[in-house]
Amino acid sequence: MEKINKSVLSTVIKVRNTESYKGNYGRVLIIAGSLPFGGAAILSASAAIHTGAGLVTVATIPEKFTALNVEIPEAMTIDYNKSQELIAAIIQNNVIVLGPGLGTSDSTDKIIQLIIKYCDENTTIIMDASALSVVAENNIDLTSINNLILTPHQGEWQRLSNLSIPEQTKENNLKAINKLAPNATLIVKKHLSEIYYQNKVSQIQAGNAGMATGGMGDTLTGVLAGFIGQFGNSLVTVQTGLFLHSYIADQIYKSNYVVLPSTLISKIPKYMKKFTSNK
Ligand SMILES: NC(=O)C1=CN([C@@H]2O[C@H](COP(=O)(O)OP(=O)(O)OC[C@H]3O[C@@H](n4cnc5c(N)ncnc54)[C@H](O)[C@@H]3O)[C@@H](O)[C@H]2O)[C@@H](O)CC1
Ligand SMILES: Nc1ncnc2c1ncn2[C@@H]1O[C@H](COP(=O)(O)OP(=O)(O)O)[C@@H](O)[C@H]1O
Ligand SMILES: [Mg+2]
Repeated sequence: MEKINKSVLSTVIKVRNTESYKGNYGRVLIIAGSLPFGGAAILSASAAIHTGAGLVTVATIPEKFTALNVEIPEAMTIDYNKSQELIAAIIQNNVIVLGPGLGTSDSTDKIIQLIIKYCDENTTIIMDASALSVVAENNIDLTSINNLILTPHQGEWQRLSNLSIPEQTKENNLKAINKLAPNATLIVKKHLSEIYYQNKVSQIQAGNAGMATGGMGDTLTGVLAGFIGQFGNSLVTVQTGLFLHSYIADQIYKSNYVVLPSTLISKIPKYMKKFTSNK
């Protein structure tokens, strides 16, 4: 199993071209949030923006627009229950995060069906949280999505794979993802999270128990979206985003008892600058 450490950071994070503009750094759509879970949408979007995504749109419920606009004025907002607006956004964006705080109602199933029908083959879909629970519950076929990243924690992976946590070995996880979505990238989130892609397994060598706080996975979706929007969807890009998230958490944990997602997010630009490669 490949071990991912600090050296991965400067292989992916590149200095910005002087002549570039926001359109060069990814158009990210975050479909997230519901009445009880508005914070998940804010954390995901804020993480994407702090990671450097060029343009971020949040599809959520109108009740959360004001909170979003106040917390993150950089993000645009649309209503995910307005199908025509959502379809237009699915077509226009090149990275889509689907699931943080969405809840498991029928509207989540409907949104997943729209993604399957309208997303472009070059668009990357990052599926997390409630979207994964609905895929498991309704047995939704994901094989038609060309660029798919699944980010379950062990409980969500149990629902998707039918593997209990002790059964989630490297071999069993590989078999399960090959059956569920053979072209997808799977991140099983836990202490020392693992990445499964094309029969290869890698593991990050960072992360701590201070991260065991609500919203930390929602934050990861935004980091991954920001990385893919800027550096493209590849295994090393995913490894770098996943590693950076835990690496920053480790720096905060040295002098803090708990690592708040919003604290981690505020430090992303500084650490990306520190690990920027000039090549
Ligand atoms: N501020 C917010 O708006 C927040 C919204 N959240 C949203 O709340 C919804 C429910 O997500 P949850 O993950 O809380 O609940 P879930 O019910 O989906 O998953 C938790 C279950 O998984 C089990 N489990 C096993 N291994 C685990 C592991 N390594 N990590 C976590 N759970 C593990 C737990 O025992 C529990 O039974 C999601 O849509 C999520 O995005 C949460 O992210 C918390 C913060
Ligand atoms: N003990 C731990 N050690 C290392 N990383 C952890 C630990 N606990 C949680 N994490 C990390 O925090 C994140 C939690 O994700 P998740 O459970 O989806 O959170 P949420 O849904 O509340 O946003 C994952 O990236 C996971 O790897
Ligand atoms: Mg989660």
